[in-house]
Amino acid sequence: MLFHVKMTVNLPVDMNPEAAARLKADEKALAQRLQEQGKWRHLWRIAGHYANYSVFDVDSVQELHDLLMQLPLFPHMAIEIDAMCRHPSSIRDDDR
Ligand SMILES: O=C(O)CC1=CCC(=O)O1
Repeated sequence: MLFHVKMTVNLPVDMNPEAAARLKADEKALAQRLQEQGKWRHLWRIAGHYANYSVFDVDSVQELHDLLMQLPLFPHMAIEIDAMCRHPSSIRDDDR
């Protein structure tokens, strides 16, 4: 199942810079692991925003929820999700 996810990060302005750097490093490590596993298919910066557009490929809504809740930045994110299905005009065989 494919999901389009928009994540907008809002770190507290008074957050300790070292704590923020640690959170970002932990987020990057998990994001890269999930990309290697094929769960996090796309990760794009939204130009001009501390936000990203992502595509997740997971087996269930529950799996998506669990993955998102594990993200170190989750407590500081606003998340919007759209479920996607195959478009009849798509020429890409690997889209499900
Ligand atoms: O910077 C972001 O958009 C938040 C984020 C998601 C994965 C990652 O490494 O950073």
